[in-house]
Amino acid sequence: MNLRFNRPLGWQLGLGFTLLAGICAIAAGIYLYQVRQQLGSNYTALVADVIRPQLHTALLRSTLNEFREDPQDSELIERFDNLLWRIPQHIEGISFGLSKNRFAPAEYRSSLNRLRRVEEKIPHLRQTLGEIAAGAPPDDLIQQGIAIENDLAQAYSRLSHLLHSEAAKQRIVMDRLAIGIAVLILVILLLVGGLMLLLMRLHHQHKKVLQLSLMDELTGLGNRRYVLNFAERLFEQRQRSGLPLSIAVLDLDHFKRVNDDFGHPAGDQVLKVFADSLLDEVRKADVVARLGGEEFCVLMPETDAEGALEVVERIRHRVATLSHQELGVPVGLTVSLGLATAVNHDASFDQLYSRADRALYQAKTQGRNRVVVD
Ligand SMILES: Nc1nc2c(ncn2[C@@H]2O[C@H](COP(=O)(O)OP(=O)(O)OP(=O)(O)O)[C@@H](O)[C@H]2O)c(=O)[nH]1
Repeated sequence: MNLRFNRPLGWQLGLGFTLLAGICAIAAGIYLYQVRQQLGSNYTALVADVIRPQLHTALLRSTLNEFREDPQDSELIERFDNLLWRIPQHIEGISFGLSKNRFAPAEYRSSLNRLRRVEEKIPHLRQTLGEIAAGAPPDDLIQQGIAIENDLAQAYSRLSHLLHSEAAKQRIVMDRLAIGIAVLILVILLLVGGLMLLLMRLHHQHKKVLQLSLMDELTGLGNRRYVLNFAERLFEQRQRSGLPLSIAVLDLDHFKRVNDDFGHPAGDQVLKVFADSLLDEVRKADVVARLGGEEFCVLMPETDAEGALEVVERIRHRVATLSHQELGVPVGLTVSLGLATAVNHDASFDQLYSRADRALYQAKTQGRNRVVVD
């Protein structure tokens, strides 16, 4: 016989909460990890934006040197023009990268201003370059170029210095963030684990209390309350499905004599042996309970009168043939049984039970050790 319990609502809520907390912890961890990665990759892109154009300074210097030697070289003029076209683009890229990464504007403003001034000077330089192509001397161009090269060199070097110190700070922040994430996840998982353990314990205790309130301590069978819970449910099911439901009420014969002759503990032992025999003789779906004293009952769902009679006769026979060794007392044991099967005019389980109880009374009055069917 299986005692069945519904999971209490608190347990389901607790389980839902711990699952939710676990999912939130994992989601927060993933989010923070992604933020960390994003910060790292944004910074890497910005460093590349600053380091790449530093080459422009060197290129500018070498191109100017070449101009000194051959200012009319058309291929050199084209290369120079191309370089002057690229410098403002990179300056825009750096400006955008700095604003996107939200670096403190004050620290970068002077370098950015210097780069903006370079941007403003470049159209004039390109105009001078056009005049050289038309045969003008390169002196003015070289002078302007040197000024721009100086500005670029200073701005880039200042920027890369600032970015590297920013990188050192960011690395510390990122490392702390990573430790923070790990600690947060650990704490949440510990809390979730602790809560789970607590809930499991509570659930276990709740189950135990329920079991105690529904179980007969001596025999381990369900008690009267337990069988009534089941019976109401089975009776309603039967009314819907139309399948038969039988009940047998059993009472040991002259059990008082066992107690009187061999003592109460021996009587208890006999009751246990009797309960085990009952369980042996019924199906798993049947419900066996001790109603009190030496009175028991067996509920047999989906069992008609004929099938039920077979079961109770088997029980009666088994009890009557229990050996002295099995019983622990040198006395024979018999049982009287009243059997009833639900019919359509049974309006409630109580009515069905009363019929079985009446049949039991008849079994007793007719001489005991027998089955009477109502
Ligand atoms: N050992 C033991 N005895 C119990 C327990 N519960 C009830 N009894 C005893 O069971 C006996 C029942 O006696 P009666 O009601 O006279 O019934 P009976 O002697 O079986 O006689 P009939 O039912 O008429 O055949 C009493 O002596 C109770 O004390 C129990 O848990 N353990």
